[in-house]
Amino acid sequence: MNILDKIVADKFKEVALRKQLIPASQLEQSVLFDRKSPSLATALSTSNSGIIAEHKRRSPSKQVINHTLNVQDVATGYENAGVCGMSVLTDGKYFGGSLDDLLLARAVSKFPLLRKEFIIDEYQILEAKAYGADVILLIAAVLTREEIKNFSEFAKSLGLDVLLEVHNLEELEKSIMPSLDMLGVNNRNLKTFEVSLDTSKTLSTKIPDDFVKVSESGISSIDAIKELQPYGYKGFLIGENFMKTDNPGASATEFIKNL
Ligand SMILES: O=C(O)c1ccccc1NCC(=O)[C@H](O)[C@H](O)COP(=O)(O)O
Repeated sequence: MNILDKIVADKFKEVALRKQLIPASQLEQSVLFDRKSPSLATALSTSNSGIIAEHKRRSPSKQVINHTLNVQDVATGYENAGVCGMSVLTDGKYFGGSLDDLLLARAVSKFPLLRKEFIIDEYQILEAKAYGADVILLIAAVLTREEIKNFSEFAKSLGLDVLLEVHNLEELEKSIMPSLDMLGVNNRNLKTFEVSLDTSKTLSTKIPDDFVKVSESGISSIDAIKELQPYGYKGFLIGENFMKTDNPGASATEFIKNL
């Protein structure tokens, strides 16, 4: 069992409980449900930096990254830095996040927010919308092609963008479909936790041009971005590199200034 299998096994239990606590019909009554979501895919296509900055307290690969920051300060800092959007990890057990983090970030920002979650049920997409997300992540490694189709079409029907994440060619080939906006290549090997930008480079030619290409994980320098841009990447998801500092917004500002 790799870490993703463990996270997903826990997620099934968690979602079953959440559904009992807050029925889907109640989520649909959220004041945020009718809000028009800005598109992250559009922001990335039209930006020079392409940075998606993440809020990440801890992770299976690094344990504690930053437990002292206030999510609203982080969101404000990232938005002021001019990043294209913010990824908010909402998993509690492995990443120390929550849906409240998403709601709090939403309350102080207008830029696109990605609910970074391990989605295995349509209910979590309703939660994403109800708590102020504009984008959902679907992970090909844990979903069938039919689930990817159903979940992405459902997200689109709510006005959300969809970022589909892959780790290899097999996952990419099974996932390509018109209801996706962005294709993300995760550079982190979930068995060893090693990161290699070669994963993004190798898969880049296999991603059709209709999708915005996003490179995820292990990006910690301007050089990495410059290395990936010629492969057609428009989006760069950066977590630890900003969150390990005392002021992620200031770090993102400095990073973008030097791009
Ligand atoms: O970050 C982990 O250790 C991890 C382990 C298992 C599943 C997912 C994991 N991370 C989620 C992410 O995709 C990253 O948080 C994101 O790409 C940012 O990565 P980084 O810039 O390396 O913090």
